[in-house]
Amino acid sequence: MSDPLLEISDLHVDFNTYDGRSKVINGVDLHVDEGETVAIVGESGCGKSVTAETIMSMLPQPPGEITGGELRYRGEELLGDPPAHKRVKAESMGMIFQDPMTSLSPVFTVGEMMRDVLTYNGKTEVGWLELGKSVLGRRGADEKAMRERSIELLDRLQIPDPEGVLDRYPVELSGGMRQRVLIAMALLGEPEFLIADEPTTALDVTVQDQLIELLREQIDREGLSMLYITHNLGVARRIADRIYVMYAGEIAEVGTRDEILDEPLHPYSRGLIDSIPKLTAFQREGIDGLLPDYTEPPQGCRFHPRCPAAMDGVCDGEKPPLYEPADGHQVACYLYDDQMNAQDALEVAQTEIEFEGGSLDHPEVSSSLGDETAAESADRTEMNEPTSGQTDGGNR
Ligand SMILES: Nc1ncnc2c1ncn2[C@@H]1O[C@H](COP(=O)(O)OP(=O)(O)OP(=O)(O)O)[C@@H](O)[C@H]1O
Ligand code: NI
Repeated sequence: MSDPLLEISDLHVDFNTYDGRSKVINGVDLHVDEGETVAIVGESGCGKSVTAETIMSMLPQPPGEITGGELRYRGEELLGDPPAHKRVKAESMGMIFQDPMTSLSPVFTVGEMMRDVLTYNGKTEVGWLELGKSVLGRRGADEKAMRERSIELLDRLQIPDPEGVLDRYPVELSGGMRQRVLIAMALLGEPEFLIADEPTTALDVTVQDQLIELLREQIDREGLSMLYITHNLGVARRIADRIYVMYAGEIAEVGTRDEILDEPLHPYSRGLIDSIPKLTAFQREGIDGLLPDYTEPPQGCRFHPRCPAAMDGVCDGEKPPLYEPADGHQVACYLYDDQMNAQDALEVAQTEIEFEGGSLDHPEVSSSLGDETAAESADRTEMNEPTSGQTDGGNR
């Protein structure tokens, strides 16, 4: 196996809060191989964004504090070397904040923002625009090249009238168009690794589908690697090669998309998947309870207080190790052991883990698994996507 592009090992992140020291990220291991798209899935508050912020060198410190672990990019350790981290981020990483209203400035036009990205994206080597070296005396030429590059990207993201859009302010665009602009901006710096962090607010299904489709196309076209953060397993199913299921700052399970969705082993993964409403059945099972208090997390497996298969004296002892019943399919749960193969493990999962039709406390994980077709949700799109600008017409 080749070395991963990005590798996190045994990451620990604490926060100092008024209530005490909050031990949020507790020994996370994660990697993204070259050309791979990996999703992190978990309910609100489980530590997805903190993980993303750590990777992007954007963790607010204080109150955050990285108390252990490593982050390697192409083998280079970055957590202990902030300048290297900043350089790698500028040269190789792109971020899509999927909350356009907070991440796009209201006072600049799309064109101005894209130009800023191109001017300040921190490439240390002279790129296709010979940025940085040649601003003096060549401003006009650079402006033109930047504008052309921006238009090309907006066009690739199927934004109608890209030239017109450059002169617009974010508020003049619909939600879907703003999202596309954000993706275009993330691609401007020619990253090789993208990280996308979805907000918990549900986006309209059709708009979301289109964005995922577009993102997928760009990823494939450029051969990019991506870490996609979502609370929605349906979205993960559409975009990810592999899925990490995160619970309370720990990785509960990791496997290929199909392993996680079709043969989940961890009780939490099974609960998440059960809690997704099926279109044909209104009755749903779910996971009772809430995420633990990070200032006093449960001993042992952090999920054990909510787990229907918890074993007294076992799960409340030591943190469970990662068992690997199939190559690359790992699960942090004492129901399994090193002797089990994939078949045995699945049998255990099916016989030992039974959720009693409990309620689902986290509505955001209940989004569609993706069974709903675009047509079925088209009516809602009309109502939900604001279209205050004129630039949103005609391309659907
Ligand atoms: N700036 C901060 N100060 C204090 N605690 C924080 C801070 N940021 C995050 N946390 C703690 O870390 C936990 C995980 O937060 P994080 O934003 O990573 O969750 P998430 O999985 O991204 O959730 P969501 O799906 O809602 O975005 C929070 O519940 C909170 O306790
Ligand atoms: Ni988040």
